[in-house]
Amino acid sequence: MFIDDTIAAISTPVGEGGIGIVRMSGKDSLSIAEKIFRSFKGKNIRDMKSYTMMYGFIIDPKTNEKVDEVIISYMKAPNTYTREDIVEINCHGGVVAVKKILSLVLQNGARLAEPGEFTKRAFLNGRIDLSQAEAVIDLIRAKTSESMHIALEQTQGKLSSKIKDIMNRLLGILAHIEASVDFPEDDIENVVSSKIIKDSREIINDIEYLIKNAETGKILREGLNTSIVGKPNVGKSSLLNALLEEKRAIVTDIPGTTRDVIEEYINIRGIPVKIIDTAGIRETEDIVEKIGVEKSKEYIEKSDLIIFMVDSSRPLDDEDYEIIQLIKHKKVIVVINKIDLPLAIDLDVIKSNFKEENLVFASINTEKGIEDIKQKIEDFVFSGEVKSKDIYVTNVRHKDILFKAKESINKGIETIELGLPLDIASVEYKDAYLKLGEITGDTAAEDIIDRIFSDFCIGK
Ligand SMILES: Nc1nc2c(c(=O)[nH]1)N(C=O)[C@@H](CNc1ccc(C(=O)N[C@@H](CCC(=O)O)C(=O)O)cc1)CN2
Ligand SMILES: Nc1nc2c(ncn2[C@@H]2O[C@H](COP(=O)(O)OP(=O)(O)OP(=O)(O)O)[C@@H](O)[C@H]2O)c(=O)[nH]1
Ligand SMILES: [K+]
Ligand SMILES: [Mg+2]
Repeated sequence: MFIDDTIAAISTPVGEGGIGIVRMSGKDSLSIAEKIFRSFKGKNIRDMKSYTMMYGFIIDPKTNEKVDEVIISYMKAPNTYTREDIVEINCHGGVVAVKKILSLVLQNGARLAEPGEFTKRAFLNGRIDLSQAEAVIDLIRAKTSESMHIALEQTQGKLSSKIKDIMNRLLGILAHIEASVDFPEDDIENVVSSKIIKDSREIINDIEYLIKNAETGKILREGLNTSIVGKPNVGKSSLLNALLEEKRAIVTDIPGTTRDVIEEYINIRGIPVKIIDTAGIRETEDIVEKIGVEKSKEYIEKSDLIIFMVDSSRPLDDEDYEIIQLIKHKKVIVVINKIDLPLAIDLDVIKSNFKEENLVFASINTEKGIEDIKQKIEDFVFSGEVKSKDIYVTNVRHKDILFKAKESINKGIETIELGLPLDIASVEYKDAYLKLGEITGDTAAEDIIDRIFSDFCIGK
């Protein structure tokens, strides 16, 4: 594929800031820059070495007026982000300078880049594969350093190399099948069949391992939706504030204080958690509170995890039982709050409805139990296993592909076990291979690729 035009965009956020960058990529980058740049020392930017900078001014060639004082950096193809010539104009931050310089660059031969087009070129020019490109956007959007670490590893090809390894092993199986079809003696076929089944099972194991981690990966990429639910006044908003370490929600001793849902992002041990404080659930005639209660119920459905809070200083009542019914089918951490007060709750009822390992005894007012709650959230995300430097599939698209590839391989095994001719099985192995190629981009259709890059920001 040959890309002819030179693209340009503002690569820094538009707004007040120290420095703004207008980036160009393509074979005309340097000659376009030459038309609008005047070096302070009278040097020619054509003599710039790759990965160096030069100080000077952007001049509007039509009026000969100075537009901004800048530093230009030059990166020579092919050792660049896009594998093309790149020129970056580092100008003063703020909206005016970057916009003026961008428009000068466009008037002088560049085309405005589409969202993600720099990264798309890196992909089309073969510097990175599709899953590495997808990770670039995750890197930008990462909400915790943990998520960022995983995205960075993925941009460096950690997932791709695993996928490529599996694809190579599938090619090995296909080669075996082809060879045995050429020599169709029964005994050879039997040896080949059992070898293929053994290899297939190993591949399936590897795929299942990736799928198993994908739930965690998705949470690290997208965040864990967690709702705090319970009767009025049990201390839900107090818990939100404690986790946020700020007085975000109003806390009073009046039941029904929180009437609308409150959403906040918190970093809990590297996990991006979207925490939702809800209106206490109860029967009410108050029209505002009633809507709040309905919303609380909706949020229960949308949540990955529920923090169900009860007041240990009061016996459970019908309202608690009703909430227990509402959350029965969800993953739940039960926080038994206010243990600083005399105990009145029937713990047996709690224990008969929830696993002991999911209970936390707390007194939010005296800061007891908060670390326990964080630990339970971490255990939930990592299924109680130690966080290792695993490969995490973070992207639902990748996970779906892995599922389909696994299905095809399973069908391949079935076909062989039924004693059908090996070339029938080879269709399944080819399918699995082509599916996995959609992760790396080797076999992804153009519309899939376009959709992925259109989700990027301008200038990336
Ligand atoms: N100013 C600036 N900062 C930036 C970027 C950029 O485009 N411009 N990046 C954009 O996202 C990131 C850096 N990403 C990069 C990724 C690959 C290559 C690259 O292709 N490097 C060459 C080797 C460089 C060398 O020769 O020393 C290569 O791999 O061949 C460069 C930057 C973050 N910081
Ligand atoms: N003794 C004691 N009181 C607590 C504790 N946690 C919260 N409270 C008090 O319980 C009352 C209700 O707390 P909130 O955080 O407003 O409770 P809530 O569940 O958000 O209430 P609603 O929004 O009305 O549903 C406040 O007076 C808190 O100070 C605790 O651990 N011990
Ligand atoms: K309250
Ligand atoms: Mg509240």
